[in-house]
Amino acid sequence: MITAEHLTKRYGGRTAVDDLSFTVRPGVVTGFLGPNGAGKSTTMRMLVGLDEPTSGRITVGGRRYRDLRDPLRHVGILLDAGAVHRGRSARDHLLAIAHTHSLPVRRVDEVLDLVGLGAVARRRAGGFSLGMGQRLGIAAALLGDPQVLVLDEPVNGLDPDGVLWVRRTLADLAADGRTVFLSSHLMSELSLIADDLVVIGQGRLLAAGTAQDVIASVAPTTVRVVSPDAAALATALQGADVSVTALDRETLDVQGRSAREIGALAAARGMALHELATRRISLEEAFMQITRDAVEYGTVTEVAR
Ligand SMILES: Nc1ncnc2c1ncn2[C@@H]1O[C@H](COP(=O)(O)OP(=O)(O)OP(=O)(O)O)[C@@H](O)[C@H]1O
Repeated sequence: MITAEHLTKRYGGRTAVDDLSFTVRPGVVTGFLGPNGAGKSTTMRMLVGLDEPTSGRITVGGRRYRDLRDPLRHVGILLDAGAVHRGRSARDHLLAIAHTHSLPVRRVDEVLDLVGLGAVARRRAGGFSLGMGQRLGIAAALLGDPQVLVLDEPVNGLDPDGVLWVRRTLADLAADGRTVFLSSHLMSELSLIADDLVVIGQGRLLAAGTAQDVIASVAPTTVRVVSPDAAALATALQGADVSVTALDRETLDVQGRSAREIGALAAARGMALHELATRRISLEEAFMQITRDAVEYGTVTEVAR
């Protein structure tokens, strides 16, 4: 479990993280989302003790990272997959980490196999493709067999196969009961990977919960109805918890009633329906709506909106 409580970070006059509170639960993959400059990396750096909060705190299992004994056995971190000695082999890179953290050598070979780098373990890491480098970064994060994994942009720049691999690997780790927390500014990638979401903008919490809850919080499900009896149907649907918008003489958008309920009502009153369709916005659209006012460098059209 990761817990942020009123976490705040200021750099001079600039507030990078602003009174941020959220929890990340074990057993699922949680995506940490926000546009560029939202404060994701700063939050992750504070999580792993590379930066000090100005106020508030962020803990792993109730303890601050720097208070953990054997931190690699508790938290696996991938902040920058490019941060390897380019002349060293993949195996030597992991051995160096294992030796400095008193981790057994056999674990190095285990994680190399786990991430599919066993066959190239003795090749120079400097010659690795982006995807192989990302695998090596994940292997390093897994070395201490930690219960919590923190990954900053692990799918950045990966091809679809690479994204699929990261997705499967993280899902398996979460299914094992681990806490998996990964950041991205790309909703399209995270929508394939994350069960839960924490969305921030300009350092502040914008939304948190399951992906479905986050979508529902911005846009309730709408049912599009096309009927020659639209006006009568709109009257029949009226109620305190229902919103009906007439788009033209035959088309209604209804919120607060399911397609099944509307269909049953129409059938009971003998009204013809030509279309009855549930419309949900995608996670991508939800993300755009949630973060619209919080993008640091919007395009001209976004700013003008
Ligand atoms: N060391 C620093 N000194 C001053 N300002 C900083 C520092 N680190 C980050 N910032 C500022 O804090 C804000 C948050 O940056 P951060 O890198 O955490 O965002 P991010 O969500 O990770 O963005 P991206 O998706 O672009 O990586 C930005 O406005 C950034 O310019």
